Amino acid sequence: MSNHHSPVDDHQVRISDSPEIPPAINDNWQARRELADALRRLNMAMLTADAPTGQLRAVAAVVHTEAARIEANERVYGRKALSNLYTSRQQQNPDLLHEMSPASGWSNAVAPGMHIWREGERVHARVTPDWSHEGPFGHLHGGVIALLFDHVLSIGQRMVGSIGHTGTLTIRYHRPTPINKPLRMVADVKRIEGRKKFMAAELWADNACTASCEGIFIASRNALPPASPEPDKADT
Ligand SMILES: CCCCCCCC(=O)SCCNC(=O)CCNC(=O)[C@H](O)C(C)(C)COP(=O)(O)OP(=O)(O)OC[C@H]1O[C@@H](n2cnc3c(N)ncnc32)[C@H](O)[C@@H]1OP(=O)(O)O
Repeated sequence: MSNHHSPVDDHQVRISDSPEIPPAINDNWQARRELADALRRLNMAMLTADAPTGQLRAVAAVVHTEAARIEANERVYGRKALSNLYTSRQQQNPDLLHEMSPASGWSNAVAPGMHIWREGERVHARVTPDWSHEGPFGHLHGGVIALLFDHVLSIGQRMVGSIGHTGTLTIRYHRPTPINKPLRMVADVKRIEGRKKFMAAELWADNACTASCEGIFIASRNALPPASPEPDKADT
């Protein structure tokens, strides 16, 4: 059972220093990314196509059959268990958070496929939400915006130590955020007080800041000490 004093960070989370998504660590994870892309495409097709009922039911049956094929393999639930499995097999661990996160996971079909990287003392992110993330007509759902902020700020904590739990997020929605176009995010650490990191981020579409966020993140009592000079390399 988890307790809230254990770190949320699995110590393998790194912040990329490149605006380009890194290649998958092996062919298996490349195939997972490809399947996630296919699932996103299927979802988009269903949400946007005026498809006949029979066709929808036929595709559902095929998808259930294919899901059962994959389910027949050994099941491993959660990043921690998967990481332990790879370690026990002496296999290389992918960056599981960036592959599996519901906000940014390249191999998670429900994630909008965000990329986060560091430049100096800031983290940047790029994401293109689509019709599956619609809130107000033609615009991004406010809860999805909260998810994106939470994740970018969470990862941004890595610049100054380990990743703590989100304590409080305060979001101001300045104007509707478009979908189906690349959005940019930028985040930084404003200050650290004891176990608390005060973070801030903005969401931009074209030249407009559509939302901004302040977050307070609470490091666990047994967290790594903050302000490691190279936090993304120190734990390897
Ligand atoms: C690997 C990365 C994965 C990505 C993760 C993405 C981020 C997430 O989604 S995390 C999930 C969402 N968040 C949660 O579920 C957190 C649930 N809450 C908790 O577990 C606890 O309340 C927790 C950990 C935040 C704080 O508990 P605890 O460590 O006991 O804090 P506590 O000792 O009471 O307080 C420490 C300090 O933080 C402050 N604080 C506590 N809770 C909060 C809060 N919610 N907001 C702001 N400040 C807070 C206290 O006032 C105190 O400040 P000070 O030192 O100045 O007196």
